[in-house]
Amino acid sequence: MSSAYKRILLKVSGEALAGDNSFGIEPPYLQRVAGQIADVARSGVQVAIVVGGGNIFRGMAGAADGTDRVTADLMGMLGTMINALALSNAITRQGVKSKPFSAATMPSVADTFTARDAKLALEEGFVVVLGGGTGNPFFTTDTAATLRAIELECDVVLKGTKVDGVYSADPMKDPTATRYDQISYDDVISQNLKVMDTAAFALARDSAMPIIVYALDDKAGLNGLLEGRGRSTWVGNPR
Ligand SMILES: Nc1ncnc2c1ncn2[C@@H]1O[C@H](COP(=O)(O)OP(=O)(O)OP(=O)(O)O)[C@@H](O)[C@H]1O
Ligand SMILES: O=c1ccn([C@@H]2O[C@H](COP(=O)(O)O)[C@@H](O)[C@H]2O)c(=O)[nH]1
Repeated sequence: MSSAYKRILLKVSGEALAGDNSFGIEPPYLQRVAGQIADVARSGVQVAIVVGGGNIFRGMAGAADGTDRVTADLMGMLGTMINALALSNAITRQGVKSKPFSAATMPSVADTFTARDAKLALEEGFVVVLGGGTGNPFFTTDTAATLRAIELECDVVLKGTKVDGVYSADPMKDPTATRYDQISYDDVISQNLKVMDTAAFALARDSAMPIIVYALDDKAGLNGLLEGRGRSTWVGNPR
């Protein structure tokens, strides 16, 4: 396999890890995702991963039920840490070295994230799995993915999710929505297209970090996507 990318940041949707369920982790689905990541790592691409937490807890939902928002977001970030441990372990079971990092300090669970340590691990051939989002409430793991991609000097953010790209409206709600092959940061922000939050797109725009949105269950797999196959939307500066 030949990839145009040396180092990628993959955002793995927490919600997608639940497979056909609405909560938790579906083991066969976790293994499938881990297998695709291991294949890419074996081909020599350095892989950093940020995991979401929608399969466990979203702060907004907790706050709506009366929990204060900061506490609810801490609960959400802990949920992403559970996913990070599960995914890192699943990658290791595929025979590829993987190391989890946490944005919050929890020394008996994982090393605390620093860009320096994560970069060293990438250069040593580890797939690094970054849990805990940005470590701050009121943010999302999409923003964390963009931030970490910039910090780690990745070539691209790949947002692996349940839908196969950016649409004119939420395709889960509007069957007439149409998919873009590519779209600029300015258009995705001004049209308020919610596949990622505005903060994530704005941060990506400021550092000209390209984002590719694709479905984690695309038949082409992650390798295929990096080779230009599969369905996706490219978000970036006009090219
Ligand atoms: N214009 C749009 N184009 C594509 N998807 C959209 C759009 N607007 C909203 N969405 C929704 O955004 C979802 C992806 O973002 P979301 O943050 O909900 O999930 P995720 O990042 O995959 O999961 P998690 O937060 O658990 O990591 C899609 O499943 C889709 O339903
Ligand atoms: O930087 C961050 C990242 C996440 N959170 C909280 O975690 C949940 C789950 O993350 P998703 O991006 O929705 O998958 C999120 O709803 C927040 O509550 C956070 O506070 N800060």
